[in-house]
Amino acid sequence: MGLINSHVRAFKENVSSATSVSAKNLYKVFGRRPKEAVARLQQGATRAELAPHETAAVIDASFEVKKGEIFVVMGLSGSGKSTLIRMLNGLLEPTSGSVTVEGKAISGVSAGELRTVRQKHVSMVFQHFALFPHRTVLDNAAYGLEVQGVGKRERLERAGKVVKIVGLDGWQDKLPSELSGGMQQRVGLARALATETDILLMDEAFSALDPLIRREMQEQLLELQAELGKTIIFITHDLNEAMFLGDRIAVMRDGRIVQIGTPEDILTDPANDYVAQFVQDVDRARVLTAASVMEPARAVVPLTAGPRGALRVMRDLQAGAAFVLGRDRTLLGVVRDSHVMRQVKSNDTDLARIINKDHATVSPDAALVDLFELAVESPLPIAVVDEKHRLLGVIPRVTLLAALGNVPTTTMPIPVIEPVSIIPNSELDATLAQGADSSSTTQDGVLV
Ligand SMILES: Nc1ncnc2c1ncn2[C@@H]1O[C@H](COP(=O)(O)OP(=O)(O)OP(=O)(O)O)[C@@H](O)[C@H]1O
Repeated sequence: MGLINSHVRAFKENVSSATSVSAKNLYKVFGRRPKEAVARLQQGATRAELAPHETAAVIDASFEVKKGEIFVVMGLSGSGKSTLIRMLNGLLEPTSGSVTVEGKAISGVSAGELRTVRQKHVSMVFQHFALFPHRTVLDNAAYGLEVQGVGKRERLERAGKVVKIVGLDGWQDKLPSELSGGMQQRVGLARALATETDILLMDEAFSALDPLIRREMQEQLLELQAELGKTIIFITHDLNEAMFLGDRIAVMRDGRIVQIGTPEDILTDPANDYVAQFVQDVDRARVLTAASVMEPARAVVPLTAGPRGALRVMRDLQAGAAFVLGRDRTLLGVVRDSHVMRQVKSNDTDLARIINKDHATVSPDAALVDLFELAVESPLPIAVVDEKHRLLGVIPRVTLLAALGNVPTTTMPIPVIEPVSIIPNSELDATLAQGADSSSTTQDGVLV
């Protein structure tokens, strides 16, 4: 069985250290006296204390989004997500605080300057698209360019390209009414992509789609992102969606950002009870990776230890099998106790002859959801290997199950490697005692 590649986090290499969007101490208060309300909030007033005259939609939000990052803003309805995103593209002026986009301040600037920043850098994708019913897919996709004043020929050419990118090749001349909901959403995405801005703001963009189409769109967005390297700020109230898409997630509650972290941070180390409650029902299997749950491999023998060395390790660990490593910890495969026993008895010293090379291996990035089948099929823990096939760790079945419950695996005793040896100790001892002067019984590198 080969390496399982998880596409999910493959795009991470795209994230650069340069900042694309930055928000500093952002406040947005609706109501009679917004500035005074901000001063009160700064002195510790809560959102509830300002009601009913003022609504503090966003309170003291600060963060930086890196170029090429997918930054998800997640929270329940009314937590302030839409207000926040609207301040990021200048649709709403902050009551206090500042926003910069690609290094340019967008608060307190003229309408003209703001329009330029928006046209050059930021596109929005909404939940419901205002697609023009009497225009074709191609014309709808070209609309953003039309607004920018791009000539007809160029805009149709650029729109044609993105229509293909979003998977609507062959549908250019159809009307929106001839398209399914998912396809209409793709037209909206094409419209945003056609403008070739670096930043996409997506507000509940997939929330109206049915679950299967929604997942398809999420996957496509990741692929697009990997290909085009856009910076994406994605709003959702769905934690699974946030976890699937986000490089980092900002969790909002009652106008405040209560935690910013990677999906794994949020899942394994929620900042408070609110976040913990949110993550309780998340599909952990899609978020956690092999690297985050693997354990040190115990039943490990270097090839040079030979059959006797292997048998010794298996006896000491009561293991029915062991991983065999070549130079630089390269995983060569697995040996079973009965085969090793036979070799020792027949004085065959070449362990390589009985190595089974078909053992399941995965990359450290593999999502746990991809490991179930392997875990069921494999009698041994799954081996986690790097790109040079070096053994990094193992995932026993119990660990996999524990990781999916809320059980901290680290406080559990390390499970005995499976399968447990069924050869009686006395027989192992007797076999090892025969010709015990053999030099191949080294235990170097046996335990890691
Ligand atoms: N123009 C406005 N005038 C007054 N109050 C507003 C305005 N816009 C938003 N609010 C209030 O600000 C708070 C945050 O709203 P916002 O729409 O940003 O939340 P949200 O997290 O995006 O919720 P949803 O997912 O329901 O859109 C809510 O209490 C909302 O009623």
